[in-house]
Amino acid sequence: MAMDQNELKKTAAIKAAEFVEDGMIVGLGTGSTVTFLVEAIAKRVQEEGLHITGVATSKRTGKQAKSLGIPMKTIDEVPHVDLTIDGADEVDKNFQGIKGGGAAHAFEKVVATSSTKNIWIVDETKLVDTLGKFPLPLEVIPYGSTKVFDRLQNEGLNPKFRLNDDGERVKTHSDNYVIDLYMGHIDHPHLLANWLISQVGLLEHGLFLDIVNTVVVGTQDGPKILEAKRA
Ligand SMILES: O=C(CO)[C@H](O)[C@H](O)COP(=O)(O)O
Repeated sequence: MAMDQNELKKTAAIKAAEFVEDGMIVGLGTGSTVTFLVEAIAKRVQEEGLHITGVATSKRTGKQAKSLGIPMKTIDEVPHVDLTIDGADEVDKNFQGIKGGGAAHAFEKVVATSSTKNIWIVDETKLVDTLGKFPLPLEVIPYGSTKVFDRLQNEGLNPKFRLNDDGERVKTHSDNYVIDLYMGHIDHPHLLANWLISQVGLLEHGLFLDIVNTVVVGTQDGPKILEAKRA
């Protein structure tokens, strides 16, 4: 019987947990796939006596990891991170990706860029030829956010403030807003990333470029480890 998306995510997460080694400081991403990862790492901590320190990218991940007995520190309490494992919303052939479906992309990028190695865990539906079908998340400070919004609109980037189920604007852990760009396709991710990050009031975008060299993909034939060719 075919595995559903959640089962595929779980197989990728369990496989990626094998990359964690004794003594490592491990960045733990955010999202449903990471929930399976945290469970798998915690199992190794409990059953194999694996000694690690976890660094969470969201309150949700931190709470889960702590409750399962993974010793945790904040990003500011560790000198560096050895390995970060996170989910992603889209990954292209060059291992460039979109993240931020869970509105945690700013914290995730801080941890990822402090990490010696980064691995993404995804199910096979997240592999794409061109990024951008998944709306690109931005984190924007509330002050002047309509001005940022107007600029994005004038550039034809099709922005929408992300709303929660009550119709209120979603807030990140830093109390900022999320604007999603409904672009359909992103033909020049680096150019777009450079333009976005130069916009005053726009704190971070969900394009994660040249960060990841290993992607563990949950497929119907089992988890597959993809390694990027770049250095
Ligand atoms: O970037 C993220 C959160 O900001 C997540 O990693 C991404 O949205 C994937 O989530 P999931 O594992 O639930 O599919």
